[in-house]
Amino acid sequence: MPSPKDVYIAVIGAGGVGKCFLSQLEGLSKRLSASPRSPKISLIFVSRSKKVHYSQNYTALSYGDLATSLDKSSQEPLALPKIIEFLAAAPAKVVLVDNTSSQDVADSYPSFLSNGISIVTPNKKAFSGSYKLWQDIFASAAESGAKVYHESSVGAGLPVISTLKDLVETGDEVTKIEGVFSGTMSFLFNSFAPTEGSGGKWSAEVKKAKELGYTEPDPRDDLNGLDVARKLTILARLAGLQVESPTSFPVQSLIPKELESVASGDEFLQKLPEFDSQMEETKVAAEKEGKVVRFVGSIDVAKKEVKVGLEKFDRSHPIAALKGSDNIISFYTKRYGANPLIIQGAGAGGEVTAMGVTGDLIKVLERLS
Ligand SMILES: NC(=O)C1=CN([C@@H]2O[C@H](COP(=O)(O)OP(=O)(O)OC[C@H]3O[C@@H](n4cnc5c(N)ncnc54)[C@H](OP(=O)(O)O)[C@@H]3O)[C@@H](O)[C@H]2O)C=CC1
Ligand SMILES: N[C@@H](CC=O)C(=O)O
Ligand code: NA
Repeated sequence: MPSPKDVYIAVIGAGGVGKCFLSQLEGLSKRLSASPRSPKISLIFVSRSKKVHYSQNYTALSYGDLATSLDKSSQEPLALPKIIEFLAAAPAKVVLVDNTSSQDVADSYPSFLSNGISIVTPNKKAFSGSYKLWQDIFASAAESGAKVYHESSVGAGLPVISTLKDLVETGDEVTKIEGVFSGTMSFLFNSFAPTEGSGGKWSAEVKKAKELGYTEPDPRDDLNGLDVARKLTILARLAGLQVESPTSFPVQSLIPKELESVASGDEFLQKLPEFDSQMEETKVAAEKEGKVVRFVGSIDVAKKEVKVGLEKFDRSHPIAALKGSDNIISFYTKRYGANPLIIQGAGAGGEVTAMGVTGDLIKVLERLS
């Protein structure tokens, strides 16, 4: 029988972020078990799109051979209602960690939460979907007492969401949020249009960003601006704006018109080199003004305006000078006045994203015990 302080962990999604999370979870589990006053956490369920590994009687899974056990598992994958049923019947509190980018999983959050299952996730889809889903999620959590944290849904592990919540909850007035919100876009422009030197080919940099684990599972979700639009939707809602969806404001897409209807991400990457000249022209136009081009977003809270797209910057501007996959996010508020509160650092990558997820899990464990 588990003790009342014990917490079961269920993980959906074991890709770039999910694998790093599982390794961080193993470390956390060891550290907690060394301290008698801490809760004991047990991993009881792990799944990928077509594989699942769990035991019917909620025994803890072993971390050592987890990847192989999941790969080799012949257990029948469970539909989401069955996963909710299984977790709701567990003899301990349960935290679901959603490491997918699945809309179906996100749409089920209200049901998980209503059944007392807490959620931590880097998946943006729930918090940037319809405004009704956003309301249902927080209403379900408030009613059941289950917790929901999603720090890594904006700026990966950078403390963006927790900072914005603190600003709002302590009574500051957020007037504007602006910056670079995509690790992929940051990496692409920093390497394709660097402040010094000539930079690589656009399509080759896109391929690299995918290999480095910065892009969404389908890189078109980054290049069409929707990933940044999702993040701005989340931040705008936390700042008090009732943004209906990530397509309810202007978003610039960098997908060549000719490739808008290709069937798959792989086909898109294969054909992208044929259209390198389009981005090259944009880069050269900025260079002629002594500037570089960058992909940015902003939320003007007073005017209720959100926008996402390309802008030109002087080479000495902090946005132009970013390195690697760095994000830079400036919060303008009444308290901070003319000098914004600025958060900067890696905004994509498995380990830094998983760190935000593990940090959220620790917060949930503290609040559940
Ligand atoms: N990569 C990054 O830098 C960042 C990512 N994020 C977010 O983290 C999440 C994960 O990203 P990432 O790890 O890069 O993506 P990956 O594509 O590497 O991994 C996604 C995982 O989810 C699994 N999956 C997808 N749909 C389902 C489903 N319906 N049921 C069960 N499993 C499913 C996939 O299964 P299978 O293995 O079978 O394909 C895969 O294991 C996304 O929401 C992303 O937006 C947030 C911040 C930064
Ligand atoms: N694809 C996203 C991942 C993090 O949210 C990005 O590049 O920022
Ligand atoms: Na974050």
